[in-house]
Amino acid sequence: MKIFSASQLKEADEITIKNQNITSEELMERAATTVFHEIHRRLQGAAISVKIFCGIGNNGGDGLAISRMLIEHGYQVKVFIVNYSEKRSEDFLANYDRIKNVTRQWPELIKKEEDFPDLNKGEFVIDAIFGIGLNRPIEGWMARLINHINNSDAFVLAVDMPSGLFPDRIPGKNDAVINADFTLTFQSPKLVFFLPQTMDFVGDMQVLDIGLDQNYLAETTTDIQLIRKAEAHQLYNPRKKNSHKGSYGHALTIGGSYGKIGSILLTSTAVLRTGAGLCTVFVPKCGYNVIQTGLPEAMVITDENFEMLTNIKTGLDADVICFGVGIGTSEETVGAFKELLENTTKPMLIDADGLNILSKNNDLLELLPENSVLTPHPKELQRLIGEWNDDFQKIDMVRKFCRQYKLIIVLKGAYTFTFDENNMYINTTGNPGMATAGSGDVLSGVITSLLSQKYDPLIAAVLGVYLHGRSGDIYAEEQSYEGLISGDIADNMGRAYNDLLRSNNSENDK
Ligand SMILES: NC(=O)C1=CN([C@@H]2O[C@H](COP(=O)(O)OP(=O)(O)OC[C@H]3O[C@@H](n4cnc5c(N)ncnc54)[C@H](O)[C@@H]3O)[C@@H](O)[C@H]2O)[C@@H](O)CC1
Ligand SMILES: [K+]
Repeated sequence: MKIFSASQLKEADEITIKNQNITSEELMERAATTVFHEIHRRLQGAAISVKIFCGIGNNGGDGLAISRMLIEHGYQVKVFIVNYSEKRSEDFLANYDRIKNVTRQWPELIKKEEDFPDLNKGEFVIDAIFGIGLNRPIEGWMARLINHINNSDAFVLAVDMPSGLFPDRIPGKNDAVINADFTLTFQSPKLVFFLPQTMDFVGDMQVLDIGLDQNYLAETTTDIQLIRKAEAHQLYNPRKKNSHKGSYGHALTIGGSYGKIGSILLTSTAVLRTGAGLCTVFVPKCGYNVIQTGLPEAMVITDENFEMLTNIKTGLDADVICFGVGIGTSEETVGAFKELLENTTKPMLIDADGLNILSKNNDLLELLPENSVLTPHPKELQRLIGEWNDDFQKIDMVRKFCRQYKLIIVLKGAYTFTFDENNMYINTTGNPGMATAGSGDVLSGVITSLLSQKYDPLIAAVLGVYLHGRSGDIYAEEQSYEGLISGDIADNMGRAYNDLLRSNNSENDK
């Protein structure tokens, strides 16, 4: 699913109005109707108190239209206008008149702190103060109103965006932003819904199709995509009946050190569980019995050193090499890595201490084969590319880095982002149970496996991240977040595939 920018969405609105020969008021009515239906579906006419805060732009216009629809369906609604200016938008004004025709009185105006209504536990608050039009921080009594709403125990639903979030930048630390429990957003999720600095304001999120011009949506390109089941499914290559283990490639996983052999065992298990034909594991001598016992399906070659990697000689021409988990950063290992890079031309996957070695030895970056996949968590990324001020700057810096070294970066997080030179893919699967030791090692194995199966490196990264998260989700649905350990993610990969191939794709399916 494409993630459009605010200016693209505004353009889509304008083109829709022209091509469908409707007024902007009619489009607003359509948008408000989709919100009303979602609320009505959930509340089912419940006799709870609904308080709606409307700004004086088009987000406020939506709020007024939603209020009218709720009132017409018998809900107990109190409408407040957050009257910060007299410059009301045309569509706001049209809906302002229409609601008066229904209620026979004007909504209450809020112009100062004394006008704030009490908000109680169990009440339902709708935030329609600002949407994508916010262009400066919310200040003065309006900021205090936002805090008043946040400090209440009411359930808060945001229309299009939580008020106070900008579509294209991070609010300041002390800026007022609505802390929504739920956000119903029009046509396209906004990028800020997925950034670590802003995602917590959004709560649960649902995208509503308001019927914007199909051609515009299909033809307009975006450099950000959301990866859900529908998108992931399109990336999948079915296995051929007429095939053998060689058809799915030979992956070489190199990693581990004394006390950390488990990491490369997890990675290699994931390689085989994700469908690679063959897996050879290269470990220090101390890992031999561990791997042979823990993963009899793999072949093992050992370093001459007992405790760590010092000299990587395999005599293999593997289809892909995964390097770095559990290796430490000793000088001998750095030397071994350098020699490996000098003799490798196929894209590699580098993770964990492999990344830390790259951060301390920038000259090695130049040796990385084109389209290699790096899988840092935020700390590892920071060591690689330096500090950033906010998430938008981070994105710019990662893109520049990908371009400079022709790499693919998988930035792990609550939403994992995959970058290539031009594009960014936001993953939707995964859960807090996966914040557990070794889940990154498993992800490296999953992506390595797809690389060995000849998936294009970018697709291997995007699909691998999706499947890895889905495996964790399926496990957590049956068990719990807490009980999940990373070996479960590897062992459960088959179910993630099964789920991907099941055909009941719906728009909001993960
Ligand atoms: N035809 C359309 O354009 C549609 C618009 N829709 C709604 O319209 C919203 C966008 O509406 P608007 O562009 O009117 O913008 P908003 O309603 O988000 O904001 C209103 C205006 O407030 C001013 N403003 C910005 N920051 C401020 C601040 N900190 N303090 C005081 N004033 C500030 C700006 O001039 C802005 O245009 C969307 O989020 C969506 O909810 C939907 O009805 C769908 C159709
Ligand atoms: K809002």
